[in-house]
Amino acid sequence: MSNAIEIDQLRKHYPGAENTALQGLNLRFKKGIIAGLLGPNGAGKTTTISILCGLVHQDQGTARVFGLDSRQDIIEIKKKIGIVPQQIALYPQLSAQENLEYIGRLYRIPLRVLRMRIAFLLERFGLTANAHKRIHQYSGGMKRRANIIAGLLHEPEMLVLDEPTAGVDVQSRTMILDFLKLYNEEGKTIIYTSHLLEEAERICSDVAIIDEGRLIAQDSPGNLVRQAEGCNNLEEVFLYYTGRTVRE
Ligand SMILES: Nc1ncnc2c1ncn2[C@@H]1O[C@H](COP(=O)(O)OP(=O)(O)OP(=O)(O)O)[C@@H](O)[C@H]1O
Repeated sequence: MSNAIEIDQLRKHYPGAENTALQGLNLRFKKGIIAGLLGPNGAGKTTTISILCGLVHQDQGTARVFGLDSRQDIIEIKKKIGIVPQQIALYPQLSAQENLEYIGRLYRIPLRVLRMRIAFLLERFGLTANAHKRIHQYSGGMKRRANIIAGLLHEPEMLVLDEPTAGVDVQSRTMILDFLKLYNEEGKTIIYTSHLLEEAERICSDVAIIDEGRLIAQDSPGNLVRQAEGCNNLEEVFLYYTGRTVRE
């Protein structure tokens, strides 16, 4: 099976920042899997995702998505991946329908096709009845679900999600995770970050733990638990590798 993501010796230091965000990160994720990119606060997860989708440029090293270079082939990459950022990337004063039509047109999706996709996804994420409500009137869970739809409109081969279940209730979380599993069963690759390790353990077939901008461990959750001495679950593995010191 070929790789969806290939990252080699990635380095990034934000101008004026105290710490170096990425210090020679090496990482591979295979096509067609649900992969977890895990790490404590400030480990470099968002920076990694931002480089993969061309929002941030690395100082050194290479990042490839389906063999395409994140610096040279970003237009091609953007057609193949859907990004769901940590922050809600929707206009609060517009309705979900208006936001999604606007975003879909940026992808040049024909309006008739776009409206069908929006209707399908709103239904899938339980938002049909609130399609014409403004986003600022949405609950946290509804905003997260609408934010995910925005990343799916162009039917990407890979979905990259930065903490898609942060701060949502169990019902929204279950709906989101069920969708990710279904999308993956259609052959799509899912890469996601989360601080909820029990959740990652449940849905990921491959987990990479990063800390201080480097890869610390990577394997299936089951193998990681077996290999780390005295650990019974992914949370214990995470503490085993990253320690108990609280991060700034
Ligand atoms: N725009 C920026 N300017 C300066 N420093 C930054 C910027 N973005 C991130 N950093 C720093 O880079 C490092 C990595 O941050 P990053 O957001 O990638 O980590 P993360 O693993 O996503 O963390 P979290 O779990 O808190 O979201 C941190 O030390 C952070 O303070």
